[in-house]
Amino acid sequence: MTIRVSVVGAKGRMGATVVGAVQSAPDMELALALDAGDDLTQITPANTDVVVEFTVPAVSLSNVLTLVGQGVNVVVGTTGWTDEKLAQVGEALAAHPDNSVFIAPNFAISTVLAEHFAAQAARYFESVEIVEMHHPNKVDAPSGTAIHTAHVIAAARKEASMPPIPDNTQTDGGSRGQVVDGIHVHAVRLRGLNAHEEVLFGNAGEQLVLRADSFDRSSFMPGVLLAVRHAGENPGKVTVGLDAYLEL
Ligand SMILES: NC(=O)C1=CN([C@@H]2O[C@H](COP(=O)(O)OP(=O)(O)OC[C@H]3O[C@@H](n4cnc5c(N)ncnc54)[C@H](O)[C@@H]3O)[C@@H](O)[C@H]2O)C=CC1
Ligand SMILES: O=C(O)C1=N[C@H](C(=O)O)C[C@H](O)C1
Repeated sequence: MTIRVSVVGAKGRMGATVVGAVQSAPDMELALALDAGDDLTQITPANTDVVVEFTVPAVSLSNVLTLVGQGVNVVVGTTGWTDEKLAQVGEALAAHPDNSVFIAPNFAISTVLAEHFAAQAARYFESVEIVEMHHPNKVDAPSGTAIHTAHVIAAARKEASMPPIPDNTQTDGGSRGQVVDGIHVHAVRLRGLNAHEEVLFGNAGEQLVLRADSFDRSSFMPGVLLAVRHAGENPGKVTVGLDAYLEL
């Protein structure tokens, strides 16, 4: 059966790439391609099975709530999700128990694996910091991926009863980065880059560096199409993270 896919944010860097990937996928067809100013209530179960949403953090929640209200499954790549926003989506789904929302901070297999390995490494190292590096057109810092990675590492450290990370900084004008769940996160914006993340782990006399590089937006497309194919599998639920569909 052909999956009818609509794209919201279709004129953006990611949305335009998703439009091309959907048009090239043998089991999908492009339904609607909408962007800012378009009426999202054009999207209905009569024309769409799954909506892919890549817009901006400021509008994504509102878009997702509208789309859930329209009775369609939603796959979201936009960043900026908090527990409070996720709870609002969960409440909206209660009125549409046949539909699902899937959100991935990052659809690239390299990054999803790096985060998986980081969770495994977390319990073995005293120190850990995250450096994310992106193109200068990116509007949010730190990246959604880096925030998610910090939470995953913090959870693994907590489960292993790790002590606080050593740090004797006495003065800081901002150069130690943003502290997310106890982990220092540093954001670099540099022309020529696309999306890159390093997780640095340290012990006395040794270092482990996990690095994932997305050189091109095509790196995200297999993950987006995988999520589209799985859409609707957890009816009434919000699922976060592509690892849900990878047997790691
Ligand atoms: N999960 C993942 O793997 C990835 C996530 N991202 C995230 O995806 C988001 C989009 O990134 P880009 O495509 O680079 O941004 P972009 O700025 O190129 O595209 C955003 C698009 O959304 C549109 N838009 C703005 N308001 C809208 C509204 N109310 N309704 C519909 N469309 C609206 C804009 O007109 C624009 O075309 C960002 O949050 C970014 O961090 C980016 C790459 C990979
Ligand atoms: O804006 C981007 O480009 C990206 N955004 C996502 C993020 O903030 O984590 C995913 C990837 O890093 C590319």
